Amino acid sequence: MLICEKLVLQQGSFSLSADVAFAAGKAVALIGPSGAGKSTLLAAIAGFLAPASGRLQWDDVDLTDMAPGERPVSMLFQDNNLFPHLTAAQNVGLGLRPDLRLNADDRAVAAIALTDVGLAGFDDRKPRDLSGGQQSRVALARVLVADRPVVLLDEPFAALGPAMKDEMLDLVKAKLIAAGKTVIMVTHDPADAQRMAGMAALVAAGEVSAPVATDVLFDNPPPALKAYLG
Ligand SMILES: Nc1ncnc2c1ncn2[C@@H]1O[C@H](COP(=O)(O)OP(=O)(O)OP(=O)(O)O)[C@@H](O)[C@H]1O
Repeated sequence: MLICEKLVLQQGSFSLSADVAFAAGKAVALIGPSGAGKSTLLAAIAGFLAPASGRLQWDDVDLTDMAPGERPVSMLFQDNNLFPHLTAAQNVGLGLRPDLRLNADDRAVAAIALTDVGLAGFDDRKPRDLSGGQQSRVALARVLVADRPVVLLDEPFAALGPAMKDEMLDLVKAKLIAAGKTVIMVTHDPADAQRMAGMAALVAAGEVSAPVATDVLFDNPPPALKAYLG
């Protein structure tokens, strides 16, 4: 279980409180108005933002002061975070070895991950020679080889067309959620939340609400969600 215990997060004058738990092996959609703090919460879980107070815990491990690279967490961003000078296989390999000293076994694992996301044979392509959807697949393959138990998705597919986005969401479902990862996904689209995640949590008015069943949240939305959904 990932526990945000009385977390207070601050960015300039913005403040967000989170006193919630995310069940291990489940997918939770984070939904709420623009600027409500969804990315802020993910940044704190990933370790890019130190909390002003409170604790972050994964099972028995206190993550609060742990460096990002040591956390049991991977993150997928909208810009994919691919290095332009590295090949697809090397970009995937970074998920195995940040120093890129890949041995033959590592290279085989990277090639299998690329095959898993539908990019068999694309190993030597640089990001500039890949479409946006293919770049998203490379970034997903890197998350697969990193094999961390918690995966954070900060709208990584928002720039893709609807069909491509749905394909990527289905891949996430098949490769991460079905594999038992704890997935926390920011989305602006209730349909994505319902398609992907059994649970959803509202981020609004400076607070992260406890995750509840996605259908329950959307069937009977609290006022802040009603206002946001229009
Ligand atoms: N580096 C920063 N310095 C000051 N304020 C910041 C900083 N980064 C973010 N903020 C503010 O923190 C608040 C929360 O931002 P955040 O990006 O977490 O919201 P969000 O819910 O993810 O929004 P969106 O849905 O638009 O992506 C916003 O008011 C934003 O302006």
